Amino acid sequence: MSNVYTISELTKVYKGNTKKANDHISFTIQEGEIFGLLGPNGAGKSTLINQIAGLTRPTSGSIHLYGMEVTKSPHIIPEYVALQTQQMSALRDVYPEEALRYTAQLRGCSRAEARRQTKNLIEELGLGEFREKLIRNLSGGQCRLIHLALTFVGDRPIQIFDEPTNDLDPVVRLMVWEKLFKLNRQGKTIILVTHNVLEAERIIQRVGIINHGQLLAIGGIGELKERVDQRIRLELLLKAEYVSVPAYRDLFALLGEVHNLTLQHVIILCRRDSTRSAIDLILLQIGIDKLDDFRIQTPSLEDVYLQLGGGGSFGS
Ligand SMILES: Nc1ncnc2c1ncn2[C@@H]1O[C@H](COP(=O)(O)OP(=O)(O)OP(=O)(O)O)[C@@H](O)[C@H]1O
Repeated sequence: MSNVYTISELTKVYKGNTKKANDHISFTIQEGEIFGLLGPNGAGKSTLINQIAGLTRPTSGSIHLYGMEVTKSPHIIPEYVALQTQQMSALRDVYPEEALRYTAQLRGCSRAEARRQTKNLIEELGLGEFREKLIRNLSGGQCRLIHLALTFVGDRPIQIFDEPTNDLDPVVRLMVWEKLFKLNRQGKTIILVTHNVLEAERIIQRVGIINHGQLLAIGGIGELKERVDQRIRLELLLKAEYVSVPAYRDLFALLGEVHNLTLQHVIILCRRDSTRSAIDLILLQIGIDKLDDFRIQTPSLEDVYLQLGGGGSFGS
């Protein structure tokens, strides 16, 4: 796989600030991958993608897009890259259909092609029901969908998304993850920032974890999972009318490291080789009828994020 972006020692200090919003960040983004950037609020994620999309000028360091230095050739970015930002776009006093058509034409589509792509996106994303409203009068979620459509239109090979699923209901979120996955299968390179780690895990292939402006970890999801606590997480929700966690304190302590969340809710970190016997003991001594929920989880991308991203390790 070839690199689309090569980022070297990228540093950003905003005017009037002493703290570095990005601090000597170096990594590459490969052609055709879905790359996720995770990190807590204020970590420097938006700053990073705004720089790679040419909206913010780095203080130092370099960004190469297909081998070209973007600060020296800024015109190459709109040719290859579309960005969905967290901010409202300038296109607020137009109807969604007009915004899509204008954007497609600005990205070089003919009138007919712009109309075709606009029609398809309106159908695919279910935008038809609010096509009669000016963008400024749409709800937060409707606006987010329009901004996503504005990123998709014009078929750029690199598409960057800053929190693509914020403000969206669960059904629409699922549709958006599927759309990003579909775009990737069509060959697009997808770069995204998200706090929705559990959902994003289904599509992200490689991930970078950033905090305090620094890149703390980067790698394939499987690779990073191997670096975190390998214990199995048994999560139990006991039925309040029958039982509570203290009644089983001794049993839980025998099974592994116990984290009481509430009187009804407990998490036990259990060694892999004793998972089977732990499950048997739970079912035998408590019984399935007294459980509202029982989950068995291997390390997830969320664990990776929490343990490698400075969010504090579960059970450490
Ligand atoms: N335009 C700006 N001027 C000055 N400081 C800024 C500006 N934009 C961001 N910052 C600061 O830079 C740091 C990184 O912000 P950034 O928006 O990149 O974080 P983030 O990881 O995207 O956060 P969030 O998840 O909350 O969106 C923060 O301390 C923020 O206050």
